[in-house]
Amino acid sequence: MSEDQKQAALDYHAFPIPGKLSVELTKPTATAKDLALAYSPGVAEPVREIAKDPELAYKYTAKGNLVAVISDGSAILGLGNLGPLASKPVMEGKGVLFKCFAGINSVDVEVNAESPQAFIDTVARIADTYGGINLEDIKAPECFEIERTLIEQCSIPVFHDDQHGTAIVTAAGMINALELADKKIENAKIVCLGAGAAAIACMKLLVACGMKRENIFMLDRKGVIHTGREDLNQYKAMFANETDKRTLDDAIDGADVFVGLSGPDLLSSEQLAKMAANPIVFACSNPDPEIKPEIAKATRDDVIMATGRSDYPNQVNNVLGFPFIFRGALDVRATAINEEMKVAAVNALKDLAKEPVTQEVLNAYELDSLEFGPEYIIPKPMDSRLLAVVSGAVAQAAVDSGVARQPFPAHYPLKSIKDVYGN
Ligand SMILES: NC(=O)C1=CN([C@@H]2O[C@H](COP(=O)(O)OP(=O)(O)OC[C@H]3O[C@@H](n4cnc5c(N)ncnc54)[C@H](OP(=O)(O)O)[C@@H]3O)[C@@H](O)[C@H]2O)C=CC1
Ligand SMILES: CC(=O)C(=O)O
Ligand SMILES: [Mg+2]
Repeated sequence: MSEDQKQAALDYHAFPIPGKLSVELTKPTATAKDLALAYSPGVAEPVREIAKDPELAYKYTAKGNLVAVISDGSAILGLGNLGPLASKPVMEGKGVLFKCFAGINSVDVEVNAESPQAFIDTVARIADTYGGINLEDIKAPECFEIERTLIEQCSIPVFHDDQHGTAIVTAAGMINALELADKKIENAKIVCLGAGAAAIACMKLLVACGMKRENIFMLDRKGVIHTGREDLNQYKAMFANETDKRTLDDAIDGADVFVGLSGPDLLSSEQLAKMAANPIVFACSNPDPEIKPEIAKATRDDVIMATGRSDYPNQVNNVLGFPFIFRGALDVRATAINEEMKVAAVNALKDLAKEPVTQEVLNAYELDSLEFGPEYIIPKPMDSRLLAVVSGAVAQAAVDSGVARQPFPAHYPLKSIKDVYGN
């Protein structure tokens, strides 16, 4: 970003009031009668009801449309482990996206935990307050155990966005990109730079979609993950190949696909030049991708290129996932976000990219036209149809797979966030 853009970003966060979110009232508070209902003595009535039946918290409190965005700040975007407080702008940002795209209220919780167990204990103790928990920017490998344990301990959906949100959007974009590049998923040779939360989850979901595990070459800071390495955790070990490739230079030679979930400027134009014809490059590190689109396009004109950013075509970013996935999960009161719901989200996203682009989207992106093709492999976050199609697909999958505690909502499909309460 230019110095001007950096200052604009700081000013955006600072003025006219600090931060990006505030709390709004949903009930009248103008008179003493109102206060007698909102607080003492009236508030005692829902207290007594919820004490008798905890399910009534969904009726009498904001729980059912409230998600906690929780981080320890150990993997803030691609900026690294900068601690809980520094993660707050990102967590508030996730709250903005929950609200503006899916009408979901959220609170951000930045946890200063001395160990994964301390983090788990903290979250488990406050979980009942919320309708769902979105874990964010927690580094691997700790994130895997944290999520697994919290899913076990909590009766509400717990979802590590950097794993599953990213994987869902990546899989949707990848299926479309492979089609456009005339490549078959089962034959594609893929290089995944990064072996953390996002990378492991993305590669697992791509394998579930038909990619061959042995065609995936995953790299961490020490190079290619191979069977000869003795320093691998169990998650990286799942992707260890029997190969003599050791470096990104070795792995990228002839690769069909590069997925970057690592850090800035790690793929050179020389390395991109060595990829197969019609290469697919998802340089998804935020805010700075593994290779800049300008450099990639200047290196070769047959590349299908995506980044995690809003200011380039093809934004492969979990913003396309978590707001709508939680919307669908909350509205059927799902106990979990399971594989069926994730696959439903992948299909809804990939299919929407093939529908004609609406004028609303063209206006938002200041474009004259846009259609399914190398510059448009995945819907734009500003596409208001995402709310109906992704939330609807996720809710239906929750009902069909038996994790919904409420029927498919009568007020679906949602046309706008004004409809989320169904009245
Ligand atoms: N577009 C999107 O929607 C999303 C993008 N991301 C991006 O993915 C990246 C990783 O995030 P996340 O998985 O949550 O973080 P983690 O900390 O869990 O993982 C980071 C991984 O990147 C690897 N890595 C870092 N630097 C290098 C390097 N120089 N060479 C090779 N590998 C490297 C690390 O290697 P090692 O294991 O050796 O430490 C680690 O495996 C970030 O840039 C983030 O912005 C994440 C989520 C969503
Ligand atoms: C987008 C996101 O969640 C990340 O880069 O961490
Ligand atoms: Mg994140």
